[in-house]
Parts: sequence; C-alpha cells; structure tokens
Amino acid sequence: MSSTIERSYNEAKELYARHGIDVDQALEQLAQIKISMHCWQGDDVRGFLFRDQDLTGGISVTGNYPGAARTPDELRSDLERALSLIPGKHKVNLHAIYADTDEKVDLDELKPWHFEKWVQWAKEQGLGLDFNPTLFSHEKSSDGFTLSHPNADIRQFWIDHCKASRRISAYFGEQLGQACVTNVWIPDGFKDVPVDRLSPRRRLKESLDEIFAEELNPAYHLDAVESKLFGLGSEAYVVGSHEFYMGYGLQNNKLICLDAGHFHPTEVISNKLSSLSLFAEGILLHVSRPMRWDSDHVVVLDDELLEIGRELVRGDLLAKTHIGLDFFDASINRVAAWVIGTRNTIKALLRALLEPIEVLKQAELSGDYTTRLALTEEFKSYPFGAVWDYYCEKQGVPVREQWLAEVKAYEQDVLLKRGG
Ligand SMILES: C[C@H](O)[C@H](O)[C@@H](O)C(=O)CO
Ligand SMILES: [Mn+2]
Repeated sequence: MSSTIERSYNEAKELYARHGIDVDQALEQLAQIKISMHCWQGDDVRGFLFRDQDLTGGISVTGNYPGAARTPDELRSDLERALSLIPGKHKVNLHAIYADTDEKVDLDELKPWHFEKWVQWAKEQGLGLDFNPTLFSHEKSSDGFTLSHPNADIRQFWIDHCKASRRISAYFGEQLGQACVTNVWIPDGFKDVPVDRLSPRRRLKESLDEIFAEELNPAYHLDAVESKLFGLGSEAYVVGSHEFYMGYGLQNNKLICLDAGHFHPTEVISNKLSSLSLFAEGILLHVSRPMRWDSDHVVVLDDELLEIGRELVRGDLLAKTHIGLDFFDASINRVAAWVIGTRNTIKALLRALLEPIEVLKQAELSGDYTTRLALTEEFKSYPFGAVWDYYCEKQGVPVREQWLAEVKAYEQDVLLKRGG
C-alpha cells in the first residue's frame, strides 16, 4: 500500500468519523455488492449464434472502434481484462445469443451444455452469471413481434425459447451457488398508433404465464421483466409497457427491471425505487445513460447515477435490488467502456455509503431543511476520492486513471490485431 494513499485515507476517515461514518465498515459493505456486467458491450450486441443477423428489436449501436470480440474466447478475454481493473467480485450478464457451441442450434432448443464453457470460466474467475433470452436479431422477430405475436406458432417458438432460458439460468445458479437473474425483454410494438392496444398485451400475459409455469428454485433462478416506453420502430406503442410489467411483476412475484433509458426523457428511475420496494418481490436495475432517447451511453458519474446510489443506500434497498448495467458504445474502446461504467456505478454506491444518512434524515424529520441542504452540499466536497483510491489499492486494482494505460496496452497487443 502506497504511504500517500494510506495517509490521505486516514485523514479522510477522520473527517467522516466526525459525522459518525465508519469508513472501514462502508468499504466492507461495498465489497459485498455485485454489479452484473453485461457481456454485450464487448461485441456490439452481435452474439455468436447468428453472426450474419443485423441487430434488430429497435435498439442500435453506433461507432466502429476496432477490436470488437468475434468469438467467445475473445469476449471472455476482454471481460477478464475489464474485470481485473474493477474493484470487487461481480457477475457477468449473458444473452442467449452468446452460447458457446459449434452446434447449429436455434433459440428454442438451447440447453445448459451450450453454455458450459461460460460456466467453467465463471467458476475459475469466481464470478456469478445472469441471463437473458434473446427476443430480437432473429428471423422469427423480423416483423417486430415475439411473445405477443398474433401467430400462435411464432409465439410458441418464443415461449419455448424463454422456457429454455429459465432452465439454463437455473443450471447457472446451481453450478455457481448463487441465483442467476433472468430478464425478459421483448421489442414488440407498433411504429404507428394501433387500433387494438389490448389484444397484444393479453397475448403477452398469456405467453408469460406459460413461460413461468415451471417452478424453479429461487435460490438458483430469479425471473425479471423489463418494460420500455418506445423503441426505434415502436414509437407509438410498446406492448410491454411499464404499467404492464409493473402489474405483471407485482401479481406474479417477479423482479421488476427498471432500465434508466426506458422512460420519458425527463423521468428518472431513482425516484421509482422507494415506491417499488414497498410492493415488489425485488428490483433489477439496468443502469444506463439515455441521451435524448434510449441511446445506451456509457454511464458517467452524473446526478442520476449518484441519486440511484443514494436511494439504494438510504432506503436500505441493496438486499432486494440486483444492479445490472446496460450500455453499448462502439465509438470507444469497449474494454474501457466497461471499466468506466462499472467503476462509476461502484463509485456512486461508495459516495452514498459515505453520507451522514441518519443526521440528514433527522434534519428532514424535524423540518430543518437548512441543515439538510447545507450538509448534502458540503458532503459533495468531502474527500471521497481518497477513500476510493484506498479501496482500489486494497482490492488490487489500478488507482485513479492508471487503468487506462493497461487498456491502451491491451488495445495495442490484442484488440488491434483482430480483423474486422
Ligand atoms: C440487450 C438488452 O437486453 C437490451 O438492451 C434490453 O435490456 C433493453 O434495454 C432494450 O432497450
Ligand atoms: Mn435494458
């Protein structure tokens, strides 16, 4: 441990302690929080099953930075590199299209063994896994509908895919000894104003009922459902709206997934956590950064990220919240994108853990809003950075921007040697 880092840490600790904040305890708590790092930042959401398929479903990746992973081995190598620069032990979130197999297999026939290499790798790395059925970038979703499709055969294909995904998830959980969260997101919706809003939602509800009929052990597998306001090509109406999944999730004890980019542009998910926590079985977050639309920019340490962290900590919601990331930017180094977004998410949690929460709550309760504002503002310039640096050093990852040199070296040695 460098003496400068330790000295700054001890000085910071002393300042926080004056407000009753135990910094060592905060760091212990932080080390327990797992972030689910999404594999799809590494290859622009292409996956390995259908390499020739364009990305569909109303989501889009822009940029042509060199070095996207082309194989499961390359993706794992990139993930390892990113994770080696991020403090803590985390999870990796896979989509079904990331199956690692030479077999020609369609989505409805996927089995746990198609992911065996991922499981072995996760064991070696001490990681958890999360999962997602992939209901886009496939010929059977080419008209934009899947689980709510009017054609029963197409619906059945997607139902079978989701059933298969849940079994894969339960296998991940059993093998890794921790629950795998499996999140259903579908792109279904209309570009223009529909005549019948109800029937697709009724079909989606029936499909979900069939998918979730099989009981699986919650110690190994948890279901989540993700809503969306609009997508590219589904501007007028999305079948799986927030109200739809909020209703479905509450009635059926499913985790409700809140993606930061899936609401009206001025709406924030931080303000939804407290309400949901009172009623929902649990919450899944897709931490993302929408810029004017659901653009999935890499998350930065902005007001909303800090507020998400505060809500989780102040409301003691960490135990019922699964924190996942969902961004994909192909205009910058993809390993750096993971590192920046994941480190920022952890920083936001640390910032929240270093606030005088009880003092602030008391001030609010007694109507002393002056103290509330004064303290929250002053705490913004408390020496959080010294605690963060110490945490990184203690966890054996680069301090401050030192990680960037490692990513640049990896880019030279590995990423730039990959073909297109
Ligand atoms: C690839 C993801 O499943 C996808 O981003 C989904 O979670 C979403 O947010 C769609 O807008
Ligand atoms: Mn999402």
